[in-house]
Amino acid sequence: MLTVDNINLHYGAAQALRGVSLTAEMGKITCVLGRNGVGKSSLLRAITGQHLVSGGSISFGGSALDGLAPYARAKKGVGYVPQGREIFPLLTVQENLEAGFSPLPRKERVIPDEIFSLFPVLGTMLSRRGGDLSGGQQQQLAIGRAMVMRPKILVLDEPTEGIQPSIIKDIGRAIRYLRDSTGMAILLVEQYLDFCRELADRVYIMDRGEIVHEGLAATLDTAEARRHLTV
Ligand SMILES: Nc1ncnc2c1ncn2[C@@H]1O[C@H](COP(=O)(O)OP(=O)(O)OP(=O)(O)O)[C@@H](O)[C@H]1O
Repeated sequence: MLTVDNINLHYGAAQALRGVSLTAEMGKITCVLGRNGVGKSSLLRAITGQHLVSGGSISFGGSALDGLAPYARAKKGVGYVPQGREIFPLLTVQENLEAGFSPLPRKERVIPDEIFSLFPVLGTMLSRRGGDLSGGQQQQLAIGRAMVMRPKILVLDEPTEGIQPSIIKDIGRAIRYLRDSTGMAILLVEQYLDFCRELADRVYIMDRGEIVHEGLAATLDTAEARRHLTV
């Protein structure tokens, strides 16, 4: 289980997270909903070690992640699909997937076949450059790259952003498959309420750097959620 306990995060004098606490259980999909600028990406940056927190602590599987570099967190099983995908545009699809090898020992450096079962398009485009793929294909590639390291928790930053509905369905199916087949924890941040409600087991809502609601997705008050999602 991932446990985020009362974290604060600052950019200079500006505070982006205020006493944020949440948990993401193994074998469950946890979704953090919130509109632009409320701190969702900052939360994921804190978890993955891209930005250090200024208070509180984060642990995964009972071991503290505090102070560890992103690379060390990846080695502990934290896989990250960043906002905007961050595909290497000049590397091929194959090379982008192989970029996920870095936290793995040499003998485990193989691309799992299930990536191509989940996202067949990647198998047909292995020698194409990442930058030539559509936004949806790049999102699938970014998820595939994170899967290569066989994470124990997958952290996704707005996986539906700018993506057409048919690919959003594929991505939802893939996330559900990963939860059910591997028992990994999945934490995603989103603005897309319906996607989150259909997919998630547990939902948190963030507003202005704070968690303002938490509960089961099945009992989410959609009117209340929408109120926090509209400006
Ligand atoms: N590198 C940075 N330097 C200064 N302020 C930042 C930086 N990154 C984010 N912020 C500010 O921190 C706050 C939270 O931003 P964050 O990106 O975490 O929000 P978000 O909910 O992920 O929004 P979005 O959906 O637009 O990415 C915002 O006010 C933002 O302007």
